[in-house]
Amino acid sequence: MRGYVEMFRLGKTYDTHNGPVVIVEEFDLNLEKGEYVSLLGHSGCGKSTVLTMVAGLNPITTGGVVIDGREIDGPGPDRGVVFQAPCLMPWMTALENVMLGVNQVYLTASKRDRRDLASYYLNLVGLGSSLHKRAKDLSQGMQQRVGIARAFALRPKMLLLDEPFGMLDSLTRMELQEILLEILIRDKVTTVMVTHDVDEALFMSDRVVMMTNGPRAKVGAIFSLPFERPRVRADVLDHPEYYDFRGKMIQFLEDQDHKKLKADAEKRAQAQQEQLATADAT
Ligand SMILES: Nc1ncnc2c1ncn2[C@@H]1O[C@H](COP(=O)(O)OP(=O)(O)OP(=O)(O)O)[C@@H](O)[C@H]1O
Repeated sequence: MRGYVEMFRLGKTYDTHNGPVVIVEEFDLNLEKGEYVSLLGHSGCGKSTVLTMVAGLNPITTGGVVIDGREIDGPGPDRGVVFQAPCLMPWMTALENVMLGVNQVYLTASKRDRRDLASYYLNLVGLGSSLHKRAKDLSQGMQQRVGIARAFALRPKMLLLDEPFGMLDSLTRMELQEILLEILIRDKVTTVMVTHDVDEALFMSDRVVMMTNGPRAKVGAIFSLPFERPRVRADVLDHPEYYDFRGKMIQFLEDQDHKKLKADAEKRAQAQQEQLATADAT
């Protein structure tokens, strides 16, 4: 199957003090245009590694990523990235922070049009009355709103989210999840989100991709969710299959835990045997 976004045999090897370590291997995933896919897996399995490779911020070791028919070879304005903390210029206003990216991408647009575009997305994320506040004077939730507006204002084909709501209180998190979904659906942006939160993945996604534990992490299971769009939180939670999917995802994570414990115990036993054999030989 080919998709709007194709990740084919994607792999990443990091050089470490103990030699090269294969973190992600043969990671295959295709997304349709406008689809929202979450990556879920244990801490350290390689979710951010996959996301940053697709963003072009992390060199790909094997395989590749094709977006709308073009293989990527670095970062580009076709992909907006939102991390857990938005990294704003603290002395600049919300508007100036969004304008930074807009000015670089819309070189031929008039200053007024660029300003209108930045203001438009800041309004959508609820910052219409804080355009001229300095980033350092904004709350964490407001800063994250600026980060989201900054990504959308570049009108990307694809949005890459790395635990975008991880540092927010639960009320702000729910509000921003809903705002984000509204803009995404309207702009038909294809999205990959890394999260640790099963309920967040269930509420936001069309499909949830479960990653196996690393090293050599890959796609372990894919759940296609039946919840309608636009999403209404209460309806999603009331859906007869909600807890069934939730249970399957948690079961997958627990199975990965057990496999890891077993593999760790086998490694320890092997190391002990090797030590004994060395002791016997001397
Ligand atoms: N630059 C690097 N050099 C060496 N090892 C790295 C590097 N970046 C990440 N790693 C290792 O790769 C593995 C995967 O890291 P990654 O951040 O992709 O995992 P993750 O699933 O996103 O984790 P978390 O859920 O905790 O954010 C980890 O063991 C990490 O220590």
